[in-house]
Amino acid sequence: MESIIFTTDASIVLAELLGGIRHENLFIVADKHTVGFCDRLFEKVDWIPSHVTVLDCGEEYKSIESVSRIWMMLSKRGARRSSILVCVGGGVVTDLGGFAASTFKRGMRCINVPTTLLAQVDASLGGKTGFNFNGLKNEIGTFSIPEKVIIDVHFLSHLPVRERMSGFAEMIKHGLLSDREYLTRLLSLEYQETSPEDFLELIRRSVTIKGEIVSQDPREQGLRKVLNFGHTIGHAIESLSIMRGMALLHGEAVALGLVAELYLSVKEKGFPEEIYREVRNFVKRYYPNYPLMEHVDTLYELMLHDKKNERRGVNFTLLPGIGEFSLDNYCSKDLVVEALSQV
Ligand SMILES: NC(=O)c1ccc[n+]([C@@H]2O[C@H](COP(=O)([O-])OP(=O)(O)OC[C@H]3O[C@@H](n4cnc5c(N)ncnc54)[C@H](O)[C@@H]3O)[C@@H](O)[C@H]2O)c1
Ligand SMILES: O=C(O)C(=O)C[C@@H](O)[C@H](O)[C@H](O)COP(=O)(O)O
Ligand SMILES: [Zn+2]
Repeated sequence: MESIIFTTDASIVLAELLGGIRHENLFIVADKHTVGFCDRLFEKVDWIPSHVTVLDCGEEYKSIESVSRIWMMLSKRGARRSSILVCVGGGVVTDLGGFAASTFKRGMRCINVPTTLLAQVDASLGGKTGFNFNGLKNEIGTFSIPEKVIIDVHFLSHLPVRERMSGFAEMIKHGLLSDREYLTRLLSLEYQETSPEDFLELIRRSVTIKGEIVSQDPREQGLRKVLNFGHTIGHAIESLSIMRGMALLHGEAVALGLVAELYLSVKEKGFPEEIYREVRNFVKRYYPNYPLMEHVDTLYELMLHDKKNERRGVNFTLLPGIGEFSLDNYCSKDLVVEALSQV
């Protein structure tokens, strides 16, 4: 796993890390919102603004064109393998920047400064990078661990509630993958009254849960497939929503995917029904509804492209219980449709 630094002032950590680096070797990628953090973030290092690629915001820009813009900045400005790309933003920026860095001259140095809850607990960690292609989520990508990840919860102060809840869905996934106590804590949290500082302990916990899994299976040969729980259906829902121009956030789609895949877990593996209902009620209460039943064929077609598939059909990670995993389950289309009808 990468080295993760928790701090209350990312600018100090960056200044220390970048202390010895020459101007022409420092590159930054951000989006139109997060570029606003950069003056303050880099004020203690000698920052050259012309070395910043500013991407458009949102999932629809998680594309080869955005990657190409980063590559172009690096190439035109003479970046070397020893140069550093600092990615400042949410999961879209860290996935795109991480991909660009891992492929530029076959790999240059990369530091992530995640600024959304989702990126702090999940996207900036573990080395999955990539972009969407042919209407499919992360269809092109690499495994490439960043050199450092700097987590500063102060970035979260102005994060819209919808974005915060999106990140929270990945934390609920972590709760389901670890223990009842963490899950219960998450499901009973009062978000509006929870400050970024209160979130710190929960972020640390999620980072540890992900880290323990990734370090055992960095390239998703087996165990890491559990981190994809909720995503077989969640990614299909997310892609469908983008296709229909009514885009859900990644974590919103994952929340719906968690409900459907927990239902499959109840039916196929005996996952406790009361916990399934608790999670479902939470998702119904806090996440958007989405019309799924009129699109079941499209959704199933999208699932047939899931990266975990190793033969015909759709490969699900299922949970016999909290913190218990069953990998490589190929469920029937009828059962998948039944699961979608429960969301
Ligand atoms: N690589 C992985 O392991 C992994 C894991 C989970 C998700 N992901 C990917 O991450 C992406 C989603 O990431 P995301 O939810 O961070 O979305 P995002 O990067 O699109 O950021 C969400 C929005 O919040 C804005 N923003 C960022 N920081 C902010 C702040 N501090 N205050 C206010 N606004 C801020 C951004 O500009 C953007 O408009 C998806 O593409 C998903 O596939 C990757
Ligand atoms: O780290 C992982 O492994 C994950 O699956 C984490 C997911 O939350 C994340 O959305 C990931 O990008 C999905 O990867 P993919 O391989 O299904 O594209
Ligand atoms: Zn995810």
